[in-house]
Amino acid sequence: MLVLSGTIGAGKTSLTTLLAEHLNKPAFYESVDDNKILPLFYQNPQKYAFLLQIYFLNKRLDNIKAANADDESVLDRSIFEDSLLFHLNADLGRATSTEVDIYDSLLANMMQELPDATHKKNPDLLIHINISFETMLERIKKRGRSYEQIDHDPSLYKYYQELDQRYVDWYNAYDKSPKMQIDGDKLDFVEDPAARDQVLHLIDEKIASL
Ligand SMILES: Nc1ncnc2c1ncn2[C@@H]1O[C@H](COP(=O)(O)OP(=O)(O)OP(=O)(O)O)[C@@H](O)[C@H]1O
Repeated sequence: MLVLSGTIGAGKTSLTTLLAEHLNKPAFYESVDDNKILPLFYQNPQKYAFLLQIYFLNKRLDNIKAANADDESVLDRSIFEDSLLFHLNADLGRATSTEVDIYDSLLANMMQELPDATHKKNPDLLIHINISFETMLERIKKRGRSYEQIDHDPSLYKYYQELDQRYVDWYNAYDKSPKMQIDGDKLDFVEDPAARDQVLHLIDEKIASL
């Protein structure tokens, strides 16, 4: 199982599609547009932060189970990034320490590998798309999801800035599987066919080395 990671607008969904087509393997997506809790969370993070995370944990585990059928299936987001986002929200006072403890132990419990299981829940490879803060802001604007816009809620600027900074340490500390980084600022795999070929080649090489 190959899993994409990266901040908001990094291009996880697009690279999932490209990679799944390239490998001729199934892709599994987190559907953002039918998530009814996400707009509520953006409106009132204090009230909905914990509920949103429980929703995501449940969805991600569903995806992992579905993806397990194939060694090279591609998932557009890792379950471990949710924890990064939840801890950020908790540090901003949007969740209590009890909620954080319950969340952390639920995640650990869900992801524990069982000795007799035929498939692992942790990925075979994490592919992290690294983009700069400026690129993240441009992509959020370009995509235009109303609840993500800074014009709509100026406090989001600080939230995105903090998220951007935390991703660096998150990626460095990530140890659940082999991992690799793609420079999403330099290699615009959506718009530039040469960059797309280069990214797919880098991923092929990494898979071959596993
Ligand atoms: N665990 C979480 N906690 C809070 N918000 C989350 C969480 N996971 C995702 N989100 C929010 O859901 C939205 C979609 O996030 P995500 O980064 O998964 O997809 P995306 O923006 O479509 O990325 P990409 O362009 O890389 O495919 C964003 O507004 C993000 O902040």
